[in-house]
Amino acid sequence: MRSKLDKYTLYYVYLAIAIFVVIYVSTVEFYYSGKRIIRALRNAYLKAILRQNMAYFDTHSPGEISTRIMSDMNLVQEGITSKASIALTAFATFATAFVINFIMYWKTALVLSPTFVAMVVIGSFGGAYVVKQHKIVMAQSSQASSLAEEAIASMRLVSAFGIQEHIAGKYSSCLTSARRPGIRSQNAIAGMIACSNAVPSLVYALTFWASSIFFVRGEVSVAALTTTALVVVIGAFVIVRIDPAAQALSSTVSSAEISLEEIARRSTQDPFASSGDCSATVKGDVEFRGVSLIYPSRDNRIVLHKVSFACPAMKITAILGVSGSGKSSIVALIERFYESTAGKVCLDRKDIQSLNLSWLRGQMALVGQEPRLFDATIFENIRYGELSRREKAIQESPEEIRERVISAARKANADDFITALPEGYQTQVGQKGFQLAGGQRQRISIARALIRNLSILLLDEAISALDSKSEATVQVAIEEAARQHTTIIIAHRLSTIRHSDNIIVMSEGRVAEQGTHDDIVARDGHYPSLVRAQQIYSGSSEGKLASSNDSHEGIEEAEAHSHGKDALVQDLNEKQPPDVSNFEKKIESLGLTRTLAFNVKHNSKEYPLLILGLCCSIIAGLAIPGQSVIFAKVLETLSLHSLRYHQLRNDIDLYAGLFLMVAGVAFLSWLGAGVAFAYSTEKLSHRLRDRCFISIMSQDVASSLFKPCDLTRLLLYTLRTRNILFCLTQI
Ligand SMILES: Nc1ncnc2c1ncn2[C@@H]1O[C@H](COP(=O)(O)OP(=O)(O)OP(=O)(O)O)[C@@H](O)[C@H]1O
Repeated sequence: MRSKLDKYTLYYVYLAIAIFVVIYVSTVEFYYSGKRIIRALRNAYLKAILRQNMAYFDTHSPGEISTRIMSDMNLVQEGITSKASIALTAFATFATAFVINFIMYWKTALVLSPTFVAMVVIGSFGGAYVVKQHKIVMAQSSQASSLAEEAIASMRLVSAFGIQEHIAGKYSSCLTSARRPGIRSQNAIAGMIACSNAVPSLVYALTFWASSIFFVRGEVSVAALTTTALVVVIGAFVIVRIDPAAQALSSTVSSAEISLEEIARRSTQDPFASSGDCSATVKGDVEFRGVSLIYPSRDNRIVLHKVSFACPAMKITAILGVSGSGKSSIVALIERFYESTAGKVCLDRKDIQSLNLSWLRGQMALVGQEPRLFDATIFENIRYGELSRREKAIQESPEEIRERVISAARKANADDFITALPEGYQTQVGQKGFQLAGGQRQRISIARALIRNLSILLLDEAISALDSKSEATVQVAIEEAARQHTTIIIAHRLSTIRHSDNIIVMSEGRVAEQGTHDDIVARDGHYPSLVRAQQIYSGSSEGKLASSNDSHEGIEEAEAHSHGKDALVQDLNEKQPPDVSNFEKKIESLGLTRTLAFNVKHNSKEYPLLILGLCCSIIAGLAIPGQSVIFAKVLETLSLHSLRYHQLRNDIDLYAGLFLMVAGVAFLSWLGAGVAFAYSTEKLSHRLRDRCFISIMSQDVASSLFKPCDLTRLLLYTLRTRNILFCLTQI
């Protein structure tokens, strides 16, 4: 007996080693493959998004794209790293249990089969329900996150309009809509956990009751009987894990499918495509030949009607017209952001459709209506203008690069204000450049355009935010640049327009007039009325500048305004931004006890529920040792002599009844703990996110020095409280 026991003990050791090795290998493999696949998927997805045409971005919000990159890809990663291995392991366990059960004794296996069926049904329906509710929670939460992200990114606007309360209310109502399905899914999970914890006792009751009958008849041994009981318990237990894992895997597949569809989506304007002509040296003649445009996102409206005009090379062409007349649409067509629905846009008499897109865009620089800067230094922002072409081609010394950046800044009249900043060209401009004044942002974006070795300069109301003095200087820079480039400028200011060689007046998507300033003034059409409106709109300083350039009154007024802005920026720069990293450290260093105390404090309204949950947890914990005691008693009874089989049957019936009772208690206590904790967890999570958001909304404007992503991360921190309480349930 000793030697046999030794042998089997050794088998256990071998088994333990084998289990350790295979689980280690499978976890590591799945983990690394998951990470690698997700990295590749994220890269491919971002690249696919970057190659889409503008029409795509008209119908897909940035929030949607970032949610896909973050949440959906996380789901895919989780599916690959953990759910796939869980589902496979659980399926293998279940199949083995089923086979062993039939090998041991088929009659007992048949009696126990309904347990498997019941668990499969509970697992599949419960799992499907959980996934369904979870999807609703995800949709509502991502709506709340987009709202939070948008509000935090536009803190100045929110503060200026005083709509913090309104936004906080909207955020809270999104969270409330997410709470109900959240509680429903947690309750369903609690039900499934309760079932899986009641199953072992139920199976023991059924196995021992049925097997004792076959045992008394001498059809089955004690060993086969206990093996069957243990195997069925293990098999029934894992079924509950297969279904949620399989459901998660199917969500993984569907998330991956959506991402793969986007990756496979071919763009008509793919900047990464190598097709198209790109050999020509560019002179810079731009011509519109009967061009019409309908935006894909609003296909019931013709924005441009058979527009024809020419912008001669090395000359300044000004486009003007009332708002909505189609000026920016013309620029969008030259950049090939959209495709014309009829007619041709030509560069040096070649249809731009036949040219390589990235090369074509490389010939131009665009300064848009809203000067957008990247969250980097001024130096890096100006350098972005030439990165697409130079980085690949030429290796230059830092001094050469620096000289070019400074020269571009000088051309855009930006060098003076940059060097006056404490950190000069190394000044961080903040999110979207908000740490600079509007005019300063515009000058930097002009410098970013001028640093390019370009043929066509597109200015879409690019100098509208400049004060009169800066505008006059930038105007000189543009005129100089125009000698080397074709310049197309959309402007409202007369002072900008009157220096142009060619003027195109747009009206309701059509070219109303074109010619030089003097030509079209003489025609007495749209232009003079626009000029008059312009003079009224611009006020005295602009009018004076237009008629006599040496008036200083308006310039001084504008300068004072500009200095005021600069002083504010200086002020903001001097204020040390709140140290987010410290704040994060503070959160991290709260420690388990203080975090728990914090959670308990914020959960005070749910004390009765929490106490109920705790009591249920303790009772649930007692069930397992109770089960073991009865199990030992059963084994003792099974060793009774054949003469006392009558007593054996009676005792086994009693123990089967006790097992049934334990199953009932386990089910109720696990359910009670799960539901109580689910409810209070959701409440706590909602309350914390709400409070965190309100406190962010009530910060002063200087808080916008926090990066929005840091603030949204703070909101995510509050989500972790959910996990803490979930862990509590497990403890
Ligand atoms: N991406 C778009 N999708 C759908 N319609 C658009 C889009 N962009 C512009 N439009 C519409 O096209 C028309 C012309 O717009 P566009 O921006 O070219 O006018 P604009 O003359 O430049 O105006 P503003 O001077 O105010 O900038 C407008 O009616 C506008 O609503």
